[in-house]
Amino acid sequence: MTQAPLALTMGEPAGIGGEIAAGAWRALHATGPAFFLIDDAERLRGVPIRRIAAPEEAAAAFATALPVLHRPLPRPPVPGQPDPANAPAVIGAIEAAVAFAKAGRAAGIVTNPIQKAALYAAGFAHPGHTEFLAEIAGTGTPPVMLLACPELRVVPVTIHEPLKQAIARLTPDLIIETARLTAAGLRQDFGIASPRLAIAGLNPHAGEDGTLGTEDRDIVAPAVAALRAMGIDARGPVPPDTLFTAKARPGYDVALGLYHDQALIPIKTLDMAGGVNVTLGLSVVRTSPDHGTALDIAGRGLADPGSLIAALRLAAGIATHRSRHPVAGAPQGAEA
Ligand SMILES: NC(=O)C1=CN([C@@H]2O[C@H](COP(=O)(O)OP(=O)(O)OC[C@H]3O[C@@H](n4cnc5c(N)ncnc54)[C@H](O)[C@@H]3O)[C@@H](O)[C@H]2O)C=CC1
Ligand SMILES: NCC(=O)COP(=O)(O)O
Repeated sequence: MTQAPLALTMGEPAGIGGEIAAGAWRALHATGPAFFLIDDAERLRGVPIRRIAAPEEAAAAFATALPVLHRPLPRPPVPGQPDPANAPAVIGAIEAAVAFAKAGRAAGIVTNPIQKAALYAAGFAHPGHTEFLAEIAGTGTPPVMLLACPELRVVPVTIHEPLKQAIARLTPDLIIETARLTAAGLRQDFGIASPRLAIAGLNPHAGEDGTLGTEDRDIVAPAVAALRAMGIDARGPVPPDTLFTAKARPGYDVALGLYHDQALIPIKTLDMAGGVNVTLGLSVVRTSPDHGTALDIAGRGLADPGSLIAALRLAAGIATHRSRHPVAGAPQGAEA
């Protein structure tokens, strides 16, 4: 069976989404995976564009032009200057992509970065895609954000929240639930039969036996013990300053950081152009580049499409894996 095309959303129109979509098409048009962009066709430059009326037209067009499902923007975007008037179109593109994936008309969705503050200003009530997608394409479990590059996978246990609040919210149950969902996602989407999880400590030296903070002893260690009792190969709390060294990385399949930056700084430092953000536990396949809207370089031809290309390839790979290894009751990848 041929895989359905991937649906790529416009993201923030004042950011680099249009440029990297064009760059990704240039890199992939001869080899695939095929995708179509949900965006205002009038604003796109630098590559041949083919307006399509339905996802089913994308595959035939893809070799010679970037297929675009036209969604007009209310205001012409100005690079570097997000306009909340365009927010409904940005959100609408995400909703449309999800609808296509749920209907099996797209193999998965790949999201260009959104300018979160611009969407909040227009009334968007979700911290980011991850939480929004959990609402419109969830499976009843909390969403898990996983970032992957060839050398490292990371999961932040708490995602988009102030650091003080994230630490206050840490409990053994939260760590256990995130770790279980991560292990299930690695089995289902990455084909890792017995994932090895390393869970970071919170404090310097993972608390130094409770003398440098008690959370590692009282919250992380009991969570790790419970996970091991469930048969999950988890260890920790691992002192966070050495968890990501070249020597340590081959010892686990995924590292769980307890807050956003603990998990994301290492992967973005290691491989900003090759990192991909994946949401685990949705009813549809979803990936995105690891970076943001890059307003500082938008419209200047400087944006590197590498992470988007990796996101498109990984989404296609996960969709294929899901269709070849269906799990009863679990979300599937779409084939046409
Ligand atoms: N998945 C998503 O929708 C994401 C959205 N964001 C949003 O993006 C906005 C800006 O976030 P920042 O923290 O400034 O991060 P950013 O990733 O947009 O930019 C950080 C730095 O990296 C550079 N950069 C990013 N992507 C690049 C690329 N493809 N090629 C060359 N250089 C690149 C930028 O020019 C900038 O100097 C925020 O509103 C944030 O919430 C951030 C991450 C993911
Ligand atoms: N820092 C990662 C990030 O912001 C990704 O957010 P999301 O929009 O994919 O939820």
